[in-house]
Amino acid sequence: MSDATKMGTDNPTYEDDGAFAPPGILPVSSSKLPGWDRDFVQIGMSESEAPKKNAVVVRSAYKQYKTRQGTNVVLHNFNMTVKEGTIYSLLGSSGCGKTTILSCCVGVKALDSGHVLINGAEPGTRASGVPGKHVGYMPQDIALYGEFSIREVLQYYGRMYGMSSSTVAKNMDFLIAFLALPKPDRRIDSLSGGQKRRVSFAVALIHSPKLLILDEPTVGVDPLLRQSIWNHLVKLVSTGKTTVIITTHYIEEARQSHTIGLMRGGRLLAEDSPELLLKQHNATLLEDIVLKLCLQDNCDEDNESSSDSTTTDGSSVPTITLPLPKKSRWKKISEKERHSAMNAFNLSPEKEGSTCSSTSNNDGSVAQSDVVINNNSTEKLDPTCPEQVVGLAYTKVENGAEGKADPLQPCFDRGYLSDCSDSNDSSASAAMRRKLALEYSHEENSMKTNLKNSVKDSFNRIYAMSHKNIVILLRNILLLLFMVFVPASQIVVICLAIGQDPRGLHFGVVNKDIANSLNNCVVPSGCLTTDNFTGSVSCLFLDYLKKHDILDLKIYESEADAVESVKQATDWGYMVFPENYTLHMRERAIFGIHAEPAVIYGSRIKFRLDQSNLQIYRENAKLFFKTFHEFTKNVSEECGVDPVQTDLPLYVRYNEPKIWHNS
Ligand SMILES: Nc1ncnc2c1ncn2[C@@H]1O[C@H](COP(=O)(O)OP(=O)(O)OP(=O)(O)O)[C@@H](O)[C@H]1O
Repeated sequence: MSDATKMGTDNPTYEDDGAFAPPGILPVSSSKLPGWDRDFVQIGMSESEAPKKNAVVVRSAYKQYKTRQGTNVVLHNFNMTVKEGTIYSLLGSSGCGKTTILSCCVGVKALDSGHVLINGAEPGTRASGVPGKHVGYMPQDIALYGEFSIREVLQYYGRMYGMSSSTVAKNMDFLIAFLALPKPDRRIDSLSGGQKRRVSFAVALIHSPKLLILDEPTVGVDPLLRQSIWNHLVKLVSTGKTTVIITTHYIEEARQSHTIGLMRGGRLLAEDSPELLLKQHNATLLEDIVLKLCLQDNCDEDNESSSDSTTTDGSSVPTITLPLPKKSRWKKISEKERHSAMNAFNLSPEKEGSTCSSTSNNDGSVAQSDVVINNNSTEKLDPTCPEQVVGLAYTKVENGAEGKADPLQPCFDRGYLSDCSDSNDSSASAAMRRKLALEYSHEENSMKTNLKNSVKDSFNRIYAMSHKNIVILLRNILLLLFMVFVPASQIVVICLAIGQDPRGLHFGVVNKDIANSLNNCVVPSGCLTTDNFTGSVSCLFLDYLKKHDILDLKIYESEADAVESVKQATDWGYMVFPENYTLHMRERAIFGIHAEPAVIYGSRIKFRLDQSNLQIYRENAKLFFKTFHEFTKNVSEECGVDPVQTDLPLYVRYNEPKIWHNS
């Protein structure tokens, strides 16, 4: 054993002999622990050692799922109290809501109404430590990365919780041996269902959390391993620092827990230590008690009695604020079935009758009966015991003294009890609540420390997740190619399609200025006002257009032919030079504003553009204005005239620096 472990470190480690060593605690060899099926581990603590804080408190929990078939009420006025440093076994038939309440405790699901408090605060708040490294959750469904090996999964979660590599390695070695896992290099997706569940269990344990929430960890596990798992859990909680909530279908193994919560139809039927339950029901097997309480519950249903349940202090907890639905989903067994079950478990009809003695009082509370199995109401309340704070609050409502509101509601609503002060409560209750708040608030840190921890946690998570994503990507070459090449090809396609000017657009030309314009088009040069000017101005304009390399010009003999080719989607439009265009252009250049109207009309080029594609329509319109501008500018300069005089009375700055919106 290392010195560090003996002295206690921040990160507890598992020792080679299978013992667990929380900070400052010397580990005990697991081989020294008796097996649960031969000699149940004695986990009872003396009163002086008993933990004072509630690690988890659930009150008046209500949850329903909406399905196509209707509404399924899963939790129904559910109450649960889990003390710190204990094992709490949640028992109940399949579908009674165990997983749902555990999901609410870890913040994966939210209650429709009621309260869950972890370490005195609602899940999701920093004070509760959930989610985070203080909680280890083993869900019922496997949620592991199939591409990872066992080692990588454990390392991933270790990084997530900010553990050092050496601590992860040490704990991993222990867990692999302890849970009889396959070789650490085996990939998760090559493991059997049971092996995956054990890896999931190891994940929940790797960081030695203060709160372990395990949803059926022993399903499909070899009896010997099941025994060691329980021994290990017992050892973990024996330090008083770790709390375990566990669900199981193997009722008898729950004997090793400190508290058993028996669920049925979304409610808690009983909550007490196994020893007390066995004693009070005069039973030797927990199975008998489960059956008895279920039968009792059916009787209660028959009698349409109150839907109240019990808290740890044994007092009944009446429905307080919730508009609770009827228990319509509970299956009723026939009289015959009931009697044969009674006989099978050696329960006399008299006893059976007595289980039905629970009755409702007028105020809605439950009268005392044997279903209320742990009635401590005569005990004097201890102001230092937070367990009883809750009990007092509920007792007060039960007595009908202060109406039907939950006295703890204002405190819970703020998410953290230490914020609470309620002047309406009795002074005893308020004092005890303050005491409770104080007990939790000792873990509060300064803002600076909180910020530092938060940054550190975030960094750990980002690092772990980045590492995970890289590994997953490298293991999935197809995914990698897809992730790299799809965006790259998208960008290329977008640039090709949108990012460039269109090229080679077919465009018709009807040039009435010259006969046989295709062959006779001579591009003139020189000033068009001089006598020695030869050639056609229309050819000059077409020459400017061709320079832009956008249009692929095609000569038509008539306008009708050009129109037809646009309609046939062969061309994107056409232009028409009127007859004597060159002559009219020259006269217009010579006479300027004094030119005859016929000259002005005769010097206009007609454009008709296809409008099926607005983008191309706009590009072409822009091209013509731009070309005409260049054309007039150059022609004017040839003649020694200021281009402004011949230009359109528009000042469009195509070639100058662009201007943008500020925002
Ligand atoms: N997301 C959901 N939508 C609708 N119904 C759900 C959903 N999740 C659970 N349920 C239903 O809620 C009820 C309680 O489910 P839950 O998983 O909490 O039961 P359980 O006690 O954990 O059962 P088991 O022991 O079989 O795991 C079941 O009837 C289930 O069908």
